[in-house]
Amino acid sequence: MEQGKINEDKFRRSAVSVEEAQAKVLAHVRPAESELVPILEAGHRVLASDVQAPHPFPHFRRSGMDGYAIHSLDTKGCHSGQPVQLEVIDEIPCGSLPSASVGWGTASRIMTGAKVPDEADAVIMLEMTEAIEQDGKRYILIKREVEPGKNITPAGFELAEGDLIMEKGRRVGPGEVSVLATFGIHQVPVARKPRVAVFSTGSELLAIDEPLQDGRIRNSNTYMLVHQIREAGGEPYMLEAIEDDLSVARQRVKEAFAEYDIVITTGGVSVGDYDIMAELVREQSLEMLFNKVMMRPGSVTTAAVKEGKLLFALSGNPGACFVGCELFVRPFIGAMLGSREPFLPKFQAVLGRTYAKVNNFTRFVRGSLAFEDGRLVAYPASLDESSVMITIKDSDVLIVIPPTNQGVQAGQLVDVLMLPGGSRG
Ligand SMILES: Nc1nc2c(c(=O)[nH]1)N[C@H]1C(S)=C(S)[C@@H](COP(=O)(O)OP(=O)(O)OC[C@H]3O[C@@H](n4cnc5c(N)ncnc54)[C@H](O)[C@@H]3O)O[C@H]1N2
Ligand code: MOO
Ligand SMILES: [Mg+2]
Repeated sequence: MEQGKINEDKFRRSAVSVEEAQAKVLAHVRPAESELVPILEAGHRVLASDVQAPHPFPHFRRSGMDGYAIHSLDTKGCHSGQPVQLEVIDEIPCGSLPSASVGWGTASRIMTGAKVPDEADAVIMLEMTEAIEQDGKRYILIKREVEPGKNITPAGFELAEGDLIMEKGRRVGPGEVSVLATFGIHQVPVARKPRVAVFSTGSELLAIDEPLQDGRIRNSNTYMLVHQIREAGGEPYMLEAIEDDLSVARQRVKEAFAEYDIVITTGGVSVGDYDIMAELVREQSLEMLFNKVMMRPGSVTTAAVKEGKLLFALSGNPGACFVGCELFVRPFIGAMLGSREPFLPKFQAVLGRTYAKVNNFTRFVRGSLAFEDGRLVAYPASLDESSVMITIKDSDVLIVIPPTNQGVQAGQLVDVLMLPGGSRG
């Protein structure tokens, strides 16, 4: 019998850099539509349009203190030996309008937040006055000069009408909600969350409510991904896990594409006999963007396109799955939402412990952050293998270790990518 070499195409992969892979993915972004949501549901959503101030804020001159609205000139030259006496002619609670005009020699009692009478040019704090009564009339004594403008917030102090307050692409947090509420914007225009299907592949996977069996493990990746997707601004849908069966995978990916904006799978992208996703992305029906990235973990991270929609076939190894999602899925979802900063924020920290592993790919090492002697220090996790699940929960950052044949010494500056939430709770 003739012997021949088996053609194993799947071994031949050309690796792209992380930046190249990100660019390939982002080239397929389709901007999300806009929808209106009630303000109480707008938190963490991304604004779909700019917000301009429909009126100045504050829109009236506001008292900053409980006290008296006065003419500052009335206090000119007064001191403790020669106080000035002003007649109290009105009382202005918050929310009410002045009912008398403040003439020379008079004062209106006023509360914090109330509208200052137009004629008054200063408010003196209650504590700096002495109230007296004479012939049934109320007066105050002032023993110190008051500057014009004192304790008055001018109209438009924070914003003028028409000011651009928040740009499209900004994520809505408590401060943004406060602005929206101030301007009566109770229905907020936000980007519609991309619907993201997630399913796992692997005949070894047990459902999380199944008892353990020898040689099998519970499916943890899809649960982790659901949370990562939600955190990135997507709407995750966890679909039924499948076994390592190529035809089932083909069918399930096809169905998921029909219904969802993005499809994510985990497992089966390496060179093993049952690595079905690696096979699937080579088929005609899909356009493969890459199946090897110059990174660790997650070198086998794979992405493909079908009719403009993205399939992220992430590794089954939990560490690689996590990093693949953060580096590729997160910015893709963020860019669909129109987010101004779709990537994990990057800054520098001092490496807390020597990282000795060598590699010709960039490593994204899970790490925890500390603030020591005025410096940010990043400590690599003790276990950071791609297959290790347990330290994902302890990571504040991904420490970027460039390709090296010597490792990186403690004390050197390294780039770190900030993970959302971090491990500090
Ligand atoms: N001969 C080679 N073997 C491997 C290579 C290689 O280059 N040559 N690459 C290794 C690297 S690097 C990685 S990463 C993994 C990638 O594996 P796959 O993406 O094909 O994933 P699986 O084979 O399906 O599973 C790997 C590992 O992860 C566990 N797993 C899978 N799914 C889940 C899940 N949903 N929840 C929790 N854990 C899961 C699975 O049981 C395996 O232990 O390949 C190396 N091999
Ligand atoms: O793809 Mo693997 O995670 O490089 O370790
Ligand atoms: Mg495999």
